Amino acid sequence: MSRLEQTRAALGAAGVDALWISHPANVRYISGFSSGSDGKALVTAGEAVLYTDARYTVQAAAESALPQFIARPPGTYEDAASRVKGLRVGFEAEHLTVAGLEALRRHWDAELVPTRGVMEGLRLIKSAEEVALIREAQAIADRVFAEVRPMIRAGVRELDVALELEMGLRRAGAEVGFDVIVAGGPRGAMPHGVASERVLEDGELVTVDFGARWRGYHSDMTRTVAVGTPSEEMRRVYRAVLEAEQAAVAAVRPGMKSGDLDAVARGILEEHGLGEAFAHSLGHGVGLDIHEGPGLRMGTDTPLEPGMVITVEPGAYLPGVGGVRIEDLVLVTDMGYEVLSLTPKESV
Ligand SMILES: CSCC[C@H](N)C(=O)N1CCC[C@H]1C(=O)O
Repeated sequence: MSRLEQTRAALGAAGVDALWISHPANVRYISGFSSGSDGKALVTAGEAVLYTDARYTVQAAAESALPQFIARPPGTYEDAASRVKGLRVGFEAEHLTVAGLEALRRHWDAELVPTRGVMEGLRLIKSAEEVALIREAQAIADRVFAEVRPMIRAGVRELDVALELEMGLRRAGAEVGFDVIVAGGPRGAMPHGVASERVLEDGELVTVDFGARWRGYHSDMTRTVAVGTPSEEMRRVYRAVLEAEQAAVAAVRPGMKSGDLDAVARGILEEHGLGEAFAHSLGHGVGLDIHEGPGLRMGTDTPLEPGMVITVEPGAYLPGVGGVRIEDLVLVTDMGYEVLSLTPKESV
């Protein structure tokens, strides 16, 4: 089934006749238009249209699989009004702004129905083409990390490490997938410790978490590396996180509940007295968004399925002391899993 056919089937399941798509990744998914943040899409039983403005006339014509209507609001809403008259139209409750909803209400003679996760549900399982793009994004990130690894040493600012990673990604033709995390010493206790002006010191662990975006698709990987010889306490934490990460990766298989995978890593960290220090969920899906389904959280029962691309990223964060996170990007396969992130994990 094409993406459009799948979307129409999902509309039926969501109890709506049409869907107004406003989340940029969803607009891109259904249309192929790469400036999804300046576009919207409407899917009804008989029509599907990409709405964007005249800055994108040429680009949209080149990229979009859907016919385009070029206008700015209110022209956009006025055109769509004729297509949705009298219909039950779903909107993306998690993405449409209040102002956006008010505009739809003003312009449309239609029943507006909040929906959640309609397009995201379709995006959970990646096609072979999507997997190839994610694989390439990760291969770029692996190459760039290998180039930059030698400069992660005492006396270098976190920001300069991040800058080198960013330049490496850009040179390779990729985009920077998200703000690069480089968190050394006590800053390692911040799971989202984006690179700062702090200078790395001897005896520290440094958490580096970054990703490429390649033709819209993300990679995501974390390595924690040592600068000199860290304390025995932090080396113990590193080994515990590595054990948890490797066990969770080895447990990936289709049919496993996402919450049970989280439990594998969490159980090991608890045995090491680090349960409280593991302050977030085990991982998430990766694709057109850096964070997408399935969420690998305690208590979630979404079964893993072949074609899902997930992160496995346990961490332990000790305020005032430091932190460790180790993350791989993993494809769920028919037989189990394939690790897409090939950067070696160092012994500490
Ligand atoms: C802002 S993107 C962060 C990417 C990172 N790999 C990541 O997903 N996480 C780091 C801490 C936990 C996890 C998260 O849930 O944000």
